[in-house]
Amino acid sequence: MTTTDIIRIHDVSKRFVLHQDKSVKERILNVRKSREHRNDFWALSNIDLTIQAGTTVGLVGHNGSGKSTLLKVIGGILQPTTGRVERRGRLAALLELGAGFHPDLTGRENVYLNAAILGLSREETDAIFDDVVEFSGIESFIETQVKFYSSGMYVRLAFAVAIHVEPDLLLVDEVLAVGDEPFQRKCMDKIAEFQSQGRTIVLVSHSAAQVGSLCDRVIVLDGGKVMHDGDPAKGLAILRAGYEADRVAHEAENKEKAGAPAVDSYRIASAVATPDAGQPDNIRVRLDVEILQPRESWGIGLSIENSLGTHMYGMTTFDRPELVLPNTRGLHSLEIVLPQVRVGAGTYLINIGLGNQAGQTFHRVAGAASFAVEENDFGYGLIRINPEITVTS
Ligand SMILES: Nc1ncnc2c1ncn2[C@@H]1O[C@H](COP(=O)(O)OP(=O)(O)OP(=O)(O)O)[C@@H](O)[C@H]1O
Repeated sequence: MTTTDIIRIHDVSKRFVLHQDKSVKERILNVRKSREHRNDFWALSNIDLTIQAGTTVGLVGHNGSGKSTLLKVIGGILQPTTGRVERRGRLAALLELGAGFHPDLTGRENVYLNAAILGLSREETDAIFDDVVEFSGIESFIETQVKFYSSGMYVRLAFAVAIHVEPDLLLVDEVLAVGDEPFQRKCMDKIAEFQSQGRTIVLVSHSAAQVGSLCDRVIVLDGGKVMHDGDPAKGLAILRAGYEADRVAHEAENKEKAGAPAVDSYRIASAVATPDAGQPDNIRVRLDVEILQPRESWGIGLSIENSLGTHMYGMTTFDRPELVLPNTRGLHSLEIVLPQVRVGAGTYLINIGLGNQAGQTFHRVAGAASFAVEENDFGYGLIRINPEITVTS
């Protein structure tokens, strides 16, 4: 391990043994053969990773891809079946809700217990106690047994402890999604402060926006294997493509089950987005829609997202009741001009869907078109602003 590495994962695999439910008779008959009724399941396969100190790494992937298992293996809560993990520095982990809290102890007692587990002396805990309680915002419940806490209260207290013990490495598993919005914001500010202090964070999150804004490295897991490791925008794009493929497969399966005709009634034949030559802030989306089987009514939905998956804008033609769309068999061309799209430099994807007002989708193409904004006017960020600065006195 070099001095800048804080975690090294060497060829780690994790197997879970799934015991199938057996009847009493089966159990008696198979008492000696019980191993035959096991189903081995590899939640992680041959993972090799090195994480440098000072980085924020996002673990993403579909449900069951192994994110939480990997985080627990990193935290030493689970032992790998094969391979090994090296780790240094003080670790604080926010894993399952309430993990590390003793239900019969009060909030105060749990703060002391947790801090002790994380290596703090009683005096050191005395010194941070008031700040922990203040950050958690649950002063009035601090003498209450935590078994009476709501999930939000658990998270507040656990996060408050984790960040006040000054860990070198913070592991966070989705728990931040539990708190209310002001608390989440407070946590995000604290995470940003951690980053600026050069601490290391590994987080599991289903929020592309959160991962996109926090992480400088994204690891995509699929079936317990690393599918992508590196650039966050690329990682999130791979993840999105996977979700889209799943959605399409699921939709096809549902249609088959419902006995729907194989042919879609409305289809996006092509879509192109181009900035206007003289007015590059105006994005012109040209759309060809093929109507195979006219239905009562139909509409177009359009959304814009940035390369990190942040939803920037969305609309549907149903909000323009005066608009009359063609509804005869054949190919129809439409143009949607999006004026004054003053977004920051980057590449943007346009998702287009066709459907009816009841929410039924006929055809949807994620990333049907894209456009790029080369440069910011002045400053940086998600939107483009050219400020006027004057000295007034
Ligand atoms: N203790 C366990 N015993 C048996 N199987 C387990 C255990 N823990 C996890 N698994 C299985 O391992 C796989 C990976 O689980 P894990 O919780 O790591 O996935 P995840 O990517 O975090 O999923 P999610 O997004 O749903 O939280 C899943 O199929 C899960 O059912």
